[in-house]
Amino acid sequence: MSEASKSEAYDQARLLSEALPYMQRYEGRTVVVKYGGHAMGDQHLATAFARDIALLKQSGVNPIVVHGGGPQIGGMLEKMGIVSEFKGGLRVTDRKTVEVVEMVLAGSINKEIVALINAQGEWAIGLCGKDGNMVFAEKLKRTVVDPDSNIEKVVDLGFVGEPVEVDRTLLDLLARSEMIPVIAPVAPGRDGETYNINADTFAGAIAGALEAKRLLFLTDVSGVLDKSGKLIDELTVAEARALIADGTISGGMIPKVETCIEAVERGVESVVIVDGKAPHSVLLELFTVHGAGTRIRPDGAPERTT
Ligand SMILES: Nc1ncnc2c1ncn2[C@@H]1O[C@H](COP(=O)(O)OP(=O)(O)O)[C@@H](O)[C@H]1O
Ligand SMILES: CC(=O)N[C@@H](CCC(=O)OP(=O)(O)O)C(=O)O
Repeated sequence: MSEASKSEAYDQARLLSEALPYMQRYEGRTVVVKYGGHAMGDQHLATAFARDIALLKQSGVNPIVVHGGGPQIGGMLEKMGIVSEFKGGLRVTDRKTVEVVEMVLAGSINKEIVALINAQGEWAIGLCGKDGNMVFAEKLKRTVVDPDSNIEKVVDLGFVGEPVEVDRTLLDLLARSEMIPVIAPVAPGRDGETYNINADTFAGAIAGALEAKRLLFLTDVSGVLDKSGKLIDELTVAEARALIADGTISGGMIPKVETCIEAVERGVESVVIVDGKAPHSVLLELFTVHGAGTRIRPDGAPERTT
């Protein structure tokens, strides 16, 4: 063995020995990873993501992937000449749009992720809220206060839903199997309609129902940034709320942080927003002393020690 390869082998062994105690901490526990549409970069990055998920399963963790695909839906709508608009980070979804949303999310993107994980020697299975009656949604009721009249107005977002029932039967079954669930955020309503659900909200509902140990959000920024663009390592729930109120957190980061707040309040031990464009950010967050991105913790909870 050359000196260079010997030193590389020592480096690998050292990294593994550092990671092992963290791996043991997650053994048999559920980790929900939300894979955002903006985090899905090139083939190289997507393969690194699939390797991380495969490695989690091989380490005895129960990984569940919930994915988005906002930019990809946008691309398809544009090709089809359908105009799309966002309000408060959510896509206004009419009947034609919800058909495209289901086609892109539960169809092409879902199967692409499944295939990438399977190429790593694992058994991924592609699902959406409809499968196994996993998630039922209701039309999202969103209101805003008109600043001039101070009157509360209902904002109609069409077929945008919020998860109201999560049945964990299928996911519990899969946790005891070799399968890795990959879930698209589309769900039926008891009214027979199909609803488009923000993928962050959907991931939060799944993590809450499964009492997950960790919920990770993979996005295209290093975490929550302050007004000067600097990464914030940790935020308490109260601090996160204040950053939404003063406009530091805006756009698609709003549903993400709101979901983080709800998830920690529902007992998910730790919720972290990390940069999905940094290769192996999932492993870095879970299995190293440094962690990555922004962790949202309950008010009064101790600061990050791992
Ligand atoms: N304070 C903030 N810190 C970081 N990103 C922010 C902040 N406020 C708004 N954003 C925006 O939120 C985006 C991430 O949300 P989104 O586009 O919905 O990602 P994803 O597709 O991963 O869910 C970032 O790319 C950034 O433009
Ligand atoms: C209601 C709503 O906005 N739904 C989202 C669902 C996909 C999503 O959330 O994807 P990202 O995680 O990539 O943003 C949409 O239609 O874009």
